[in-house]
Amino acid sequence: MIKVGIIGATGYAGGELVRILSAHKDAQIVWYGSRSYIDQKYADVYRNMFEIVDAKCLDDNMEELAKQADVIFTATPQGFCASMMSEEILAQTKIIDLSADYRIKDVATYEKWYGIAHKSPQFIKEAVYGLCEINREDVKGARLVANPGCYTTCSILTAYPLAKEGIIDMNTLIVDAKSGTSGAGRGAKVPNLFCEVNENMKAYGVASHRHTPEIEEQLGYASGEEVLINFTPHLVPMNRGILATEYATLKKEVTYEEVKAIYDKYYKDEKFVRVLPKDVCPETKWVEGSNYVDINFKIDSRTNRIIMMGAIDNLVKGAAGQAVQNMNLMFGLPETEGLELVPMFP
Ligand SMILES: NC(=O)C1=CN([C@@H]2O[C@H](COP(=O)(O)OP(=O)(O)OC[C@H]3O[C@@H](n4cnc5c(N)ncnc54)[C@H](OP(=O)(O)O)[C@@H]3O)[C@@H](O)[C@H]2O)C=CC1
Ligand SMILES: CC(=O)N[C@@H](CCC(=O)OP(=O)(O)O)C(=O)O
Repeated sequence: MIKVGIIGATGYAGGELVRILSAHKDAQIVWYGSRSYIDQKYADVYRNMFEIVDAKCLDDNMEELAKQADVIFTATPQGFCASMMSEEILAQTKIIDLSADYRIKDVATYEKWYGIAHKSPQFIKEAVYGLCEINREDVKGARLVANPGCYTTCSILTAYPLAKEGIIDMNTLIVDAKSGTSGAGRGAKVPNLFCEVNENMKAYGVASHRHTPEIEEQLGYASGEEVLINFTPHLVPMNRGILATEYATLKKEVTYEEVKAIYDKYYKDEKFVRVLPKDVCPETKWVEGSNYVDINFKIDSRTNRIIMMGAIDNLVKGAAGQAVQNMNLMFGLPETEGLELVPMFP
């Protein structure tokens, strides 16, 4: 049995980790880490866990937790994991960080986009970017995994095969993405109040959202060139889900069958990536509660552009599900263990 500690177990991503890991047959949660609910029963924080989790919340003492757990998930704000990290911790346990602290290889880029100083840049190089479908082999041997962002998981996986095969002009890529409000976390913030979000839609972080350099870096590795994109996120009045619509100019004339063959080359055997039938557009409802990424595309020969679409559940494939997929790889378990979650509907 793998002993698991979760720091930030009382947040939305941490709560989803608890939900998924509670049904994982090879994992046992030994630490429900919190800042605000120390010594309170976890099931009093999340009553969906009544009679499922009996434990009380503990603190965020990562050094102590490292002695007890085989793996620690940090589902905490940006900067926390980096401020705690040490060689001693990594010698005792594995870390899967759900924040952005180790996602971006260039520390100056991280500090510029996140507006904080990185407290342990010495570990950035060894951290593996945990986008399982792309970095599977590296994840298997990792001590420290940087779990990708929610918008980024969706945006990168949707465009990756075409970037890799060089059929789109990467510098024409526009990513227009929408997210449900759970993406903003559980902390009380005025812009996320019911009256602000309900019956409303808005763009935010225009030309400045911190997921931009993460998408650019990963698609840059795929295409082998420097990539600059426009990324515009939107907040929409739903709980979960991300829909990314991506536009790029085609470098040459291609048919539906040729592009479909490219997606199949990369994703045919991927359990969690579903390339939908021709003309079916992904919808967030069809992936809700699951670890699936639904993808499709349409060629617009009139404008010589291709429109790619992807949908995920931000808390599952965009956070906790992908983190558990990474854990499974790191511990040599079947990649799907605990993740055979059938999408819920309606
Ligand atoms: N929500 C999402 O869809 C996604 C989130 N992420 C990332 O996951 C991480 C957590 O996000 P999310 O769950 O949404 O956020 P929440 O605000 O819902 O939860 C934050 C968690 O971190 C704890 N916490 C807050 N401040 C500190 C601190 N200074 N030190 C230690 N612990 C602290 C909180 O504890 P307490 O509540 O007990 O005070 C809570 O458990 C973030 O890095 C986020 O970017 C990544 C992908 C998707
Ligand atoms: C709707 C909403 O506010 N979404 C968050 C998503 C980012 C997130 O959760 O952060 P990481 O994926 O980088 O860890 C945001 O835009 O900041």
